[in-house]
Order: sequence, then structure tokens, then C-alpha cells
Amino acid sequence: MSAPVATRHRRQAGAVVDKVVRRFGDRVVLDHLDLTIADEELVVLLGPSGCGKSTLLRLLAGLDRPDGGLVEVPAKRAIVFQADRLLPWQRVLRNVTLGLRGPDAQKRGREVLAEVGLSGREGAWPKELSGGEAQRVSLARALVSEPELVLLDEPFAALDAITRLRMHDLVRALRSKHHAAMLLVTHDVDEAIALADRVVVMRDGRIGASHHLRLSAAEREASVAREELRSTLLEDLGLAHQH
Ligand SMILES: Nc1ncnc2c1ncn2[C@@H]1O[C@H](COP(=O)(O)OP(=O)(O)OP(=O)(O)O)[C@@H](O)[C@H]1O
Repeated sequence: MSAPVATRHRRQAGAVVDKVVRRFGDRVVLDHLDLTIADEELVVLLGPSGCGKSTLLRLLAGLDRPDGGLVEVPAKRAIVFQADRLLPWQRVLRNVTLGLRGPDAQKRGREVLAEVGLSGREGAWPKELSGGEAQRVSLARALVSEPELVLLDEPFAALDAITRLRMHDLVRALRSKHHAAMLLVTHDVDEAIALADRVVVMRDGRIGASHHLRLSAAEREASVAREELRSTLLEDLGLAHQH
């Protein structure tokens, strides 16, 4: 059997995953998985531990190749991991501008650091930053090259609850400025509800459920709509309701 196997660049932003298969030994982790991310859409990917979320993100990032099917992504894309991967021997500004060329690199780096609320910290060393600040630098580094697709692998999982809520505000603010499509992996149903245009739930190597969140910002905070959606997502995840 010969399936088309490729990672291809597309002109539009967003991404298309078409019948993608990824196996590790005998284990089929992604089993003909389909997923389309629209231009400027923020899709949150939920799923039980070990179901293949990071595997899918790595394929979209180009860090791995599928065994079958097709992954179409824009050339300009960035990935943010749970633990910041800043270079400890470079200052904050340099960490942000590492991938940039040209005379405007420093100026651009400063601008993006200002957007994530870190003006004045350009000269700091990574070890001098809090966890939340380090993830802000990671976001700045991801956004500085104006990617068309941003992949976020549990970017706020290691942060405390209050810092995480601040990061949600920041992501919402950044979205109004940067017009990238985003795919964010999380275990946190409330994070999904807070941020997503659409929540997709992975099951048995595929996307098992998909929910568009046509909620206003106020509705996202309102208890009834939020609780209904929360119950649905917990059900999709196979978790008992907890009231
Ligand atoms: N390079 C690899 N070699 C062998 N097995 C792998 C490899 N990468 C992932 N796997 C396996 O594939 C499965 C899916 O892993 P993956 O990290 O994608 O899950 P996940 O949904 O992101 O999990 P978590 O939510 O716990 O981070 C796991 O069983 C894992 O052990």
C-alpha cells in the first residue's frame, strides 16, 4: 500500500492535516487524522495523556514526518513548549531576536517584548526571570518573525493559576495584533473555554469531537453557557462530571 507521505508548504496561513498516520513500532498513535485550521483561527486541542497531541504538534512544526497522509503548513511557523527553551547564555533581547536578520532586528525585538509586557527587561538573563516572564519571552520569540501558524504545546501548564489567567489575557491581546492561526494543546478545559475559537478533542488517534465556541467574551465568563460547555468537553474526554 502506498499512501502519499509528505509535509508540504502552503501559501495561506492555517494548516491542513489530511489522513495523517504516525506509528511508533506497533503502536498507531495518529490513525488517519484529519484537521483543518483556518486562517487566524485559534484551535485548542484537548485529549487524554499519551493520545498523541504532542506528536501532532511536532508534525505540524516539521520536527517529525508522518508515516502516511499529508501535512500542509505555511513556511513561517513557530512553536512554544511547556518549559521555556531560552538560551541561558544570551540576554532576553538576544533570545528574542536570534532568528532575525537585518538592521531592524533589535527594534523589532524591543517592540515585541513591549507587547508581552517586558519593556525594561531586555538586558536580563533568563535565570533572572520568573516562570511567567520566561514564557512571555518565549511568546515574544515565537511572534517576532510574524509567523502564520503558532503551535503552543501546553505553554502555561507549569505556571500558577493567577499567572496562567494573566497569560490568557495576553494571548487574547496578542491575537488582535498578530494575525496568526494558532493550535494550542492543553489539559485544562477552562483554558480551552477561555481561549478557543474551536475546541477539538482527540480520541483513538483521530479528532473525535469539535466544538465551535461562538461565545462573546462576556458569555465565556457567564456561568451557564460556560458550565454547559464544560460538561460537554469533560464528557468528550470521558471524564465524569464533577459538580
Ligand atoms: N519518538 C517516539 N518514540 C516512541 N514512542 C513515542 C515517540 N513519541 C511519542 N511516542 C508515543 O506516542 C504516544 C503519544 O505521545 P504524545 O507525546 O504525542 O502524547 P500527548 O497526547 O502529547 O501526551 P501528554 O498529554 O501526556 O503530553 C505515547 O504513547 C508516546 O509514548
